[in-house]
Order: sequence, then structure tokens, then C-alpha cells
Amino acid sequence: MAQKVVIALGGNAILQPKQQATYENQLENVRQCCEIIARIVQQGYEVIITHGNGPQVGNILRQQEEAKEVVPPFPLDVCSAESQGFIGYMMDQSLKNALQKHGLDNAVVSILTLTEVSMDDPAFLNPVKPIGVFYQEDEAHRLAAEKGWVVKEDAGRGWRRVVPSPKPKSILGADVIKSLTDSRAIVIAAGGGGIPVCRQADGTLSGVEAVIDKDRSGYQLARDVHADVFMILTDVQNVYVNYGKPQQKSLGTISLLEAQQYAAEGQFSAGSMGPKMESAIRFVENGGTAVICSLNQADLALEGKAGTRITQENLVHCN
Ligand SMILES: Nc1ncnc2c1ncn2[C@@H]1O[C@H](COP(=O)(O)OP(=O)(O)O)[C@@H](O)[C@H]1O
Ligand SMILES: NC(=O)OP(=O)(O)O
Repeated sequence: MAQKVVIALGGNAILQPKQQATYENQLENVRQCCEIIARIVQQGYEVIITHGNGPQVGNILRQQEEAKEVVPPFPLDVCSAESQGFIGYMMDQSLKNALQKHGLDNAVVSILTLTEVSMDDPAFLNPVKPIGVFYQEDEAHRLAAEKGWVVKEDAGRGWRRVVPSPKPKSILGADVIKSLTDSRAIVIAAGGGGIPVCRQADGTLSGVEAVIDKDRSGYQLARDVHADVFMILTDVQNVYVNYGKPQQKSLGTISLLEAQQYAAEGQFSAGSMGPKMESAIRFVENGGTAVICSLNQADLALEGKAGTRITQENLVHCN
């Protein structure tokens, strides 16, 4: 039987920190990624795709705020929906083209997905999810004072605006996504973690101003579609311990136990590698294999030849 893999593509892989935020740059990154995904489909995997939206939703929010004198700005959950729509469109188009090139006829569908969160989530009191572009520290503090933003340092790469990131409770429509994947369709879903919504006392849904971590919702999606592999693609080739320090060490294939120990030591930053490792560990705890690697090595990493792989087996190997 074909192995099912959920591929989570980082927002910073779609728009790299040093790139100008043009549509063309983002489309080219997505196009390159879809070439690799098409090769994975050709290898016989059933593929489900999810993606981040941190840089993109931050830029949409900024566009709205800058134009507020002429067009009333939309709330953050609507900006999240916009980002899910445009990234889903780029992926849908690029993947259809890449599959056609490889002579593959799988259907591709992009599903605008809502993710339920709880308004009691403590994450609303401590914003940690970085969105938008990177700033120098002094400029970040100036913007925070001027615009009422909360800003934080992001994994040694600069300063960014941060917003609340509640944990996903459930991905709405996951059963429909699963039946589509069971019929060989390649589904793009829960982009940007899904649009955050909460359920009111009367059962109705309403939007929530937050950005859900796509690695956390990617884990839920992988669990809901019964995936064998959960793969997180980002802008580093491996997960490292002592990241950014002279004794930095790259992780190849590691056991679940080793991953849990590194996480307990606080090796992985909140808002970047932290949620990736947390989600990868949860997936392996539930019986699967998790891989974290760079976008351009996804196919190699699936074969165990690149990236960081967390397995249930007690295999320890460092690059
Ligand atoms: N221990 C670590 N190992 C590798 N990368 C790390 C680590 N801790 C923090 N990072 C940072 O995490 C970043 C990837 O997270 P993030 O920017 O949220 O990615 P994405 O947008 O692709 O989901 C890397 O670029 C790196 O700077
Ligand atoms: N929503 C989300 O997790 O986006 P990034 O992958 O850009 O951080």
C-alpha cells in the first residue's frame, strides 16, 4: 500500500527572509518546491500539503494598515484567509504544472480550511508567533511604540512583530480531506495553520485574531488523514543542537527518546524550531516517522539521505 506523507512547507521557505516580497519571488519558490513534490508523487507516495503564512500574513496586515485611510482594514483572521487563498493558488497552479510535466494525472485541490481554537488558550496573553518581515532591533522598538505592536527577537535572525498563536483543537473538514486523499487527490489544506475560529455558546463559529502554527495543525492533519510520514520543510538543512553556538551539532537520524531529551533541555526556540520539534515528536509518539529538512532536499530526506529524521527505533546518528 502507498505510504501517505503530509508535507508542511514553511512560510519562510515560500518567502525567504532576504528576498523582496514580490509575488514573482514567492511563486518561483513554490514552483521549485512543487517540482520536488511531483518527484515524491512519482515515487508512489500519497501526498497532502500544508503550508505556513507568517511572512505573508504579516505583509497583508501591513498593507491593510498602511492603506487604512482609503480602505478599511480587515481583521487578522481575514488576512489569514487571504494568505491561505493566494498561497493555495500558487501551489495548486504550480503542482498541476509539475505533475503534467512528469506525466502524472492526480487531481490537485486546495481547500480553504478553518481550524478551531479555544478562547481560553493562554497563548492570547503571550504573543510568540512571528509574522511579516525582519527588522533591526531599534526599528522594531520604534514600530512597536508607534503602532502598538508586540515585537520579539526571532531565532538570531532579527526582530519581528509577534501575534498570539493558540493551539489548534481541531481541523474542520478533516474527514472530507481524508476521503479526498484516499481517492489519490493531492490536497492542499490547513494553510497558515488554518483560519482560527472559535465556537460560541450557541454552537456558531466566529473568527479569531491570531495565527495558528502550521506545524502544530500539520501534526493534527497528519494524524487525521492517518499519514505514515510527517515532513516539515523549512529553510535549514537539519535541526541542530546548540543552534548558533560554536558547539552547534547537526542532527541526522535520531530516536524519539533523544528528540524528547533535546526538547526538554530547551534546545529549540519558541516560534520557530520549537513547534516543529514538538509536532514532530507528537507524531512519532503516535506511531509515525517525522522528517525536518530543507525545501530542496525533500525527496532525498524521504529516502533517509538528508535532513533530520525522528523514528521510534533507537538509532542515533549525527552528521
Ligand atoms: N535548533 C535549531 N535548529 C535549526 N534551526 C533552528 C533552531 N532553532 C531555531 N532555528 C531557526 O528556525 C528557523 C525555521 O523556523 P521558521 O522560521 O519558523 O520556519 P518556517 O517559516 O519555514 O516554518 C530556521 O531558519 C532557524 O533560524
Ligand atoms: N502559520 C505558520 O506557522 O507560518 P510559518 O510557517 O510562516 O511560521
